[in-house]
Amino acid sequence: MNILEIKNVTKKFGGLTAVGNVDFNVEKDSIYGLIGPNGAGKTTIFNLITGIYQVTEGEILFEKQRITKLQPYQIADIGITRTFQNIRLFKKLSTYENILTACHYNSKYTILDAIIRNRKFKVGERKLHSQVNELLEIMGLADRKDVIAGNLPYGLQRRLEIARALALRPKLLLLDEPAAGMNPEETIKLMELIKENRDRFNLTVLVIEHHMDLIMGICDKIAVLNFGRKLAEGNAQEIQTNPVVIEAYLGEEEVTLA
Ligand SMILES: Nc1ncnc2c1ncn2[C@@H]1O[C@H](COP(=O)(O)OP(=O)(O)OP(=O)(O)O)[C@@H](O)[C@H]1O
Repeated sequence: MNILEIKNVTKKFGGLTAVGNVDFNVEKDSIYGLIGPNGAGKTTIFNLITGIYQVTEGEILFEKQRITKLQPYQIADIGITRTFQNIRLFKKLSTYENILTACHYNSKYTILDAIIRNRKFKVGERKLHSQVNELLEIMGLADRKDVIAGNLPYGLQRRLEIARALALRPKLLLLDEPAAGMNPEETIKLMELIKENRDRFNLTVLVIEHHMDLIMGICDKIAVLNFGRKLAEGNAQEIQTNPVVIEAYLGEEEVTLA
């Protein structure tokens, strides 16, 4: 079943067509990759899915419902969360507090419960703290839980951003260049984490990445964008051997799996 359907989507900024007539479907529980040169329109597609931009033409369906007119908070409510190309953490809060803040979004108690500190509040808080600890463990951040986010090494800041996005219990997670700035070893660890999280949380993942080893290593399907248009779509093998892709994007030589 397709959890996300991008149907003939176009986004224009004045005279510039950032995304032109793009079409693709993301199957539930899959990892789908979006690749393409700088300026190809990848982040614009994320911004259209998450309601930051409105489409100029076309429509976007999530679980068969049209989401094209929804506001960003409504998109988060229906189960779509994202990370950003430029990390956007609460830099002065600790690792723990960054995740807790997001977990609070799912809390079931009211402000009144919190003021009178009743049983509902206490049970709810305990649950939130155990969710935070679980995410810290899963993302390998438990030993840095008290570190101020802005002081974490860059690779761990990226992981914290993913942990914070997961705290919202999304159905669809959008990752915008999650391995940017990571060394090969960190990238491999991140790939494993993305796959583990997909399995653990029944997640669907849409990922933009320039690291070809990551894309080719984890994606079930990949779309290649160029100048806002979809150039090709297929599995890693098909993309790596597609002559149009090789010429337009990957270079003259065939890209090998890492
Ligand atoms: N708000 C905006 N106003 C005007 N033009 C924009 C806006 N956002 C994006 N663009 C333009 O749309 C095109 C696609 O940009 P986009 O950021 O989606 O590319 P990208 O594939 O994500 O690139 P990169 O890999 O560098 O992040 C670019 O030409 C960009 O300058």
